[in-house]
Amino acid sequence: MMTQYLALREVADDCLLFYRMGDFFELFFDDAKTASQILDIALTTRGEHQGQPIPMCGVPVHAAEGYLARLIKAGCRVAIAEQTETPAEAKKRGGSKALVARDIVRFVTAGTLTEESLLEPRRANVLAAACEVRGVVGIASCDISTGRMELEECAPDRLAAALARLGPSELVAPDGWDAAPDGVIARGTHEFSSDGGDGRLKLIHGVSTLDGFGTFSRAMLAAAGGLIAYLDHVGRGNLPLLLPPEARSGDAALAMDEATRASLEILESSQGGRRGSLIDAIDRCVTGAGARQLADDLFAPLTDRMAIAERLELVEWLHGDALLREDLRAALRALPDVGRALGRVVAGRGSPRDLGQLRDGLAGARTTGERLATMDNLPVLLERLLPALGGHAELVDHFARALVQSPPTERGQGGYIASGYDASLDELRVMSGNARRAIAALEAKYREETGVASLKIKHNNVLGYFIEVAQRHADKLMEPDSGFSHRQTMAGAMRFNAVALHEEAARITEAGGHALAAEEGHFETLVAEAVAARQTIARTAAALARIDVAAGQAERAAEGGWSRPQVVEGISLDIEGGRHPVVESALKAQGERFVANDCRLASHDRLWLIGGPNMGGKSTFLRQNALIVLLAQAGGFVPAKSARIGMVDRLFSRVGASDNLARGRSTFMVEMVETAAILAQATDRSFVILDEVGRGTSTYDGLALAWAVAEAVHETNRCRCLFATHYHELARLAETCEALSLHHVRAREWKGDLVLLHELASGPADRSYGLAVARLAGVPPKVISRAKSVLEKLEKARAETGGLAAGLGDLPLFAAVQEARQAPTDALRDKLNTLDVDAMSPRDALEILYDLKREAGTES
Ligand SMILES: Nc1ncnc2c1ncn2[C@@H]1O[C@H](COP(=O)(O)OP(=O)(O)OP(=O)(O)O)[C@@H](O)[C@H]1O
Repeated sequence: MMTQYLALREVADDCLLFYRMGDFFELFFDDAKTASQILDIALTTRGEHQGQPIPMCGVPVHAAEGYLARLIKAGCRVAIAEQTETPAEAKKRGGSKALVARDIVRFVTAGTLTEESLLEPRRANVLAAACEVRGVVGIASCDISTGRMELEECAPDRLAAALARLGPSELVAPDGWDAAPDGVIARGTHEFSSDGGDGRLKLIHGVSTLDGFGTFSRAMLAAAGGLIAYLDHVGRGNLPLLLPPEARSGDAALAMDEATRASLEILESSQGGRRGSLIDAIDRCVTGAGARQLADDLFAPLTDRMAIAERLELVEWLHGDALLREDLRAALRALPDVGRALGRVVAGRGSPRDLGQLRDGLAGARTTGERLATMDNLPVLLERLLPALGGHAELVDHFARALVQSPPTERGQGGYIASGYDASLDELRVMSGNARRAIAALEAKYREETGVASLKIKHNNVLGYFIEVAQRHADKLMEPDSGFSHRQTMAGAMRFNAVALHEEAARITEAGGHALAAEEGHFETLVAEAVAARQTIARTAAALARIDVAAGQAERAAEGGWSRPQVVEGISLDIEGGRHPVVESALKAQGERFVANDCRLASHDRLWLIGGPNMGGKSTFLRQNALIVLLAQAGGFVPAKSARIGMVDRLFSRVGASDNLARGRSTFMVEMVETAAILAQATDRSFVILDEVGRGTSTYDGLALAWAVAEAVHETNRCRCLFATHYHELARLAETCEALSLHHVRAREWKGDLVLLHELASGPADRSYGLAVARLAGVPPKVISRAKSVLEKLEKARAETGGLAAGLGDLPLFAAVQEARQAPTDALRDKLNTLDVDAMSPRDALEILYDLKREAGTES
């Protein structure tokens, strides 16, 4: 057995090996140690290997899914080795001592799950592959639980942002690729070939060219090759559902890097988890597929005005008709997750229940589509989606006839094919039913014959059917001509067989076996039918999800009094009465009111510098405007009275000195790396929010950096920007930067207490109220009064010297400095650069040095 185990262990590579032994999956050696620790199960030993006891632990097969889920969550991958023959077959093959053959039938990995219990219903599960071909990075991604596949390419420095959008559970990349992100699964370089990828895709989709699906570059195809090869490997040659690939162009989506996504807390809050995130505050989808689509939309808002307008039109249509919306959502809520059921069926892991879900989901989709089609003034997007909701009449009808109302998840016991569907199956069932009735009749007959009223016919897995009487009544049955044969003596009872009983029992087993085989045959046919229709079924699932998203957005908008934004060309940003959806919900839960604020940026006033006290609402204001842009371009209503948004190409959000210690960078370093990225990438169509940049270092350094960054954003990037800061000194930038204006969040001190109004007003902040906030926070009065006297001294010194920014009065303009830096004429430098020092004799060198010195003299 050890030889077989070790051979499989070799194939399992770096995965934990689940080795099937009867009703258990056993783990040995280090696997056992790792798994027992993660799963908190007993670690024992079994036998010896090289003189040492072998560590072992095991999980029961019937409960394996739960254990797998925990292992996957803990970052493990698992290889499942099943018995590929029965013990009887093994005996027939190799005698009584033959070992049952086993093989790895599947790898269970985070990115390749399809089981309902292992997946989160409201979240897509993405597997991605990336590789580089001649300086271009190709990325292939898929969600095998629904079959969606996308190919894209980007410059190497945009890989991190692209992956941040996808958020893959697993990423595969060629072995030895220097630029591969951390934590990738390395695979053979030969798997990432564009020809290979092209060939595999054509084969999977049965086409001779991929042109019908889109245009795919070499890098995209190479990544697709790597992705498919990995799927092949983990499924042991059994490929999951893959729909035709879609090409995603980098410009089609509003670009956001990882730091921006994290800081805007789009899908996860900064504490981790969905609670407190944007999606948590706005998701009103009633289906898992809808919630997954919404997450996708929020992670990749659009930059195509027509497409945004189409989504908005549908939301508005549903917003305007509350009754229709309610009906529609009730209908959608009742539907099963068609996409994921299809994923399991195509992956060969489908159950009768999944087929039932396809039947019910597709039938529901058709009814919903028919209902919507009768309405007037259908939005364009809905008109386009409606045909996808129907078109499965034949399949639904067939499945409805073939399957019982609620098919089971297990098919071992049968009973999922409806009666009336197959006459011969019905007959088999009647036969086994008759035999069961015959057995009941036999019991009555035997009671009468023996006069033992308590005689019973029972069944167990070892004996099959048998007759049981109490010990004291057994004598009659033990008589030689009684017609009963003794089988077993129990404490207080005896068990017997009889010829007639044996015959009826054989009839039940035979009919039952044939019935099971017949059901199995029908199951295969139904699965094949669903697999053949996979593309249209997936389209139905996608259409349902899109409608659910729109209805959910409309519902959220109605709940919160949100409005339809206008997304226009140009670089204005005009938000009236904007609110932060997450903060507003949190305040509402405490019975408090959120104060709405306006934001009006335009080409002549594109950089707002925002000051004011701590806790005054600066960060909230910054983020709410970024979120409103994001929501609008994702095609949803926004929490504002009105919003007119000049389309944003890139969105950046930075918070000063946020912690990212996991990456081994200091907080200030992170802040600067992120700021550098903005300065390098923001265009005049971008929108940037900078929250207290520079606060992570000393006052002078911080002020200097904040000053220079604000100037660069104003002069070079020329993007729309909200810049929150505590440095009053920055206000002086308004004197030189014509498109920069000053704003502050209002506060008042009333009877010694600080009152934060959370209201934005124009003009510089008068003071920072830091001590008042500290008092609010409960800093002891003694410390506050000490701080007060220190502050008085500092302020006096500032008044005398002109303060931190005293020397900045004669600072040349940023633009002027830039020009001076670029001054090209430096003859001496040019000359020095042309010298080949190695080829010079000492004498020549001296000569040239004299020349240079002379020249320098004339220049000065
Ligand atoms: N517009 C608003 N209406 C009502 N309450 C608000 C508003 N904005 C912010 N708040 C409340 O004030 C708290 C602090 O807001 P925020 O973090 O935005 O302040 P800040 O000015 O950025 O503070 P700091 O300078 O300390 O970072 C929020 O958690 C929220 O409870």
